[in-house]
Amino acid sequence: MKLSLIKCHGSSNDFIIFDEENSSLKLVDKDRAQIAETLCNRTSSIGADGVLYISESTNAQAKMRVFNSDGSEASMCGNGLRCAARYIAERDGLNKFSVETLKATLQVEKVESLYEDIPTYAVEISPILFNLDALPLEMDSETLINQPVPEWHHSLRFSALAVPNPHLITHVDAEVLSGSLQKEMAEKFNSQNEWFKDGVNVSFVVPFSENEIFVRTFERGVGFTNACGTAMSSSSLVEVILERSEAGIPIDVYNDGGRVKCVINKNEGRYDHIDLIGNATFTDYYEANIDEGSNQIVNTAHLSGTDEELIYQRMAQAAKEYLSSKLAAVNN
Ligand SMILES: N[C@@H](CCC[C@H](N)C(=O)O)C(=O)O
Repeated sequence: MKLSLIKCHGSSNDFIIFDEENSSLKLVDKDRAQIAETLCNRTSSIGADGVLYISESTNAQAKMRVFNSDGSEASMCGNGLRCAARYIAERDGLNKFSVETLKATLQVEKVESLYEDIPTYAVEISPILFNLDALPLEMDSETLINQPVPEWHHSLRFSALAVPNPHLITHVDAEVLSGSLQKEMAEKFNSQNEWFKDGVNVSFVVPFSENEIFVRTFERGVGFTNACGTAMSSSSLVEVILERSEAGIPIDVYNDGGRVKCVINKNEGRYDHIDLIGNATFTDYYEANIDEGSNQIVNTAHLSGTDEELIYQRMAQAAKEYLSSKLAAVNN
């Protein structure tokens, strides 16, 4: 059978939208994992950081499940949810609705463009869990917020939280950012290790000013990506906890693929949810030829491209120039 696919990105963290409602296929998780591995291969197929499977929901407008490029399933994906939100919004003619994800049903909304007429969506990131069991992180402590862990590094301080996918966050200077430490740590924590038995998304953060940070993430199940929405949201939350930013005030988060805004929402003294606001860009349309016996991809064909990337790249270029000037200033 033939199925239409959309290649899209949020902050250049790229995905393939696979609408299960458009097919008569009865996929099981093993099929979804295998399809993700096949389609995400940048040499032999379309190439992406993950596949967003859209299906029917019993309690929301639709359901989104996310499979990383290595076939593992993620409980949440912020950049992916913006893309899924746009897809469902345009498919069903809606601006504001909820989407069921693996562990939570989340609000999404089309909002004012971040730059020129880039399609922009705000998505809810929640629940926010600080208990280390939620990651899980095996450690003799209930939480880890801005604490040194000498077994990991002699001077860096670490924070760990789940939203609900797991994140490890540390502040670094521009010199550490450009070195090999992040890759070494992330590879250690995402292979057999005594701390993170399910792996973890590892972010290095460089704060520029009160409401401005840079975040680079080595993603579990993928490797370095241009941006990770849940990591940028979690890193913004850490800024608020450390009183470098305030709840309710947008934080500009720069990444290797562009920029987003994050707003931390507090309710009755507790961190309730984060609004992640950024682009949802569709770049290409494909058709997949799927074998109905094995439920696997036989091949894909490129149907057409859009011109949305041209506008997005103008924003990304402006962000890149701003970023280089900021990183140079942090270096001096
Ligand atoms: N890029 C995503 C997160 C994708 C999942 C992550 N690799 C995991 O396994 O938790 C985002 O934008 O949040």
